[in-house]
Amino acid sequence: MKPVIVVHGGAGRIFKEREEGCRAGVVRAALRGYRVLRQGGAAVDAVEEAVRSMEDDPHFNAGCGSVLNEKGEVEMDAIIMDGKNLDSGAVSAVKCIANPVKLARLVMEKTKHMLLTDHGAHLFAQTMGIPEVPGEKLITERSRERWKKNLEPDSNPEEFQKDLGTVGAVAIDSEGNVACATSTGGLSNKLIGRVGDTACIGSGGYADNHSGAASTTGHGESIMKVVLARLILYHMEQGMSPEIAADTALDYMKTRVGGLGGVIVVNKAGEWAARFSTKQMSWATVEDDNLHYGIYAGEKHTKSVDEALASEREGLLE
Ligand SMILES: NC(=O)C[C@H](N)C(=O)O
Repeated sequence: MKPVIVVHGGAGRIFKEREEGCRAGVVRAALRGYRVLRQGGAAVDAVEEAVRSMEDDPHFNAGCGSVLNEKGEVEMDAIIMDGKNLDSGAVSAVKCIANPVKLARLVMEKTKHMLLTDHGAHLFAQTMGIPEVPGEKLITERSRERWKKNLEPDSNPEEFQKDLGTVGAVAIDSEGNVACATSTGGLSNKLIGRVGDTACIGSGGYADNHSGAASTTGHGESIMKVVLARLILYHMEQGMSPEIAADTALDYMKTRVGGLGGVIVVNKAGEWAARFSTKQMSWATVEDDNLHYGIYAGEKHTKSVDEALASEREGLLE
């Protein structure tokens, strides 16, 4: 089986000044994940590696760069799932750690549970020896500004929610195992304790070797209503290609509950799709040692992996 990885850096509206950073961030993440696959690594390791790379990148709404809750704090959700045995782990409303996806992986591997939240997740992180990061270190100027603007009496929170930036990855490895991972700071100025789609199995992501894997982004409450990731896999089980399954599910979410979002999908044959109903979604994929990436509908740049690695070293993308 030829390995494939697809990543996203969030669906929504990406402001001009963030475009370049988002393109570079998804490309870097896809290359990192692909390196794991090329060395014979497992899909679940590849998606974790790719998502960690975007959690560490302040351009995205995950890890460092997460949006802030109503109290001005970072509270994050993350999930990881292994399509081989349907094992998954998730965390919700976690604070003061750099890589929620790593903690989600530990929930999957070191506990009998699938989702730990808030204080319990924090205690578990301590037990696992995950270093605590001061909350301030995860806050960027951009997220603080947005939080403040949302508190103004004439603010338009809808407008600000559009610049979303959840991150995610799906992959298939050389043994035909699929996996997904998703990580987010959620929605700006959300209520304390709000758990979004990302932490919920079937909504923020799903992976099953029998059909494929999907990771989602967009309006969390809408995604949860239609259980978007599992819905896409259902459509693939009925014979749809990843692209048609993704479009059908996104269309359903739009018409049924008025929600917009984006998804990345890989099926068990290694066919993939990156689709969105929002204006933009940053995405990148590597297959057959070729990198493809884009942000706008219809935008698709292609490069060989070697060329992409060379431009990354020089800090160039275009
Ligand atoms: N940026 C996003 O994709 C937001 C995320 N789905 C949430 O609602 O928490």
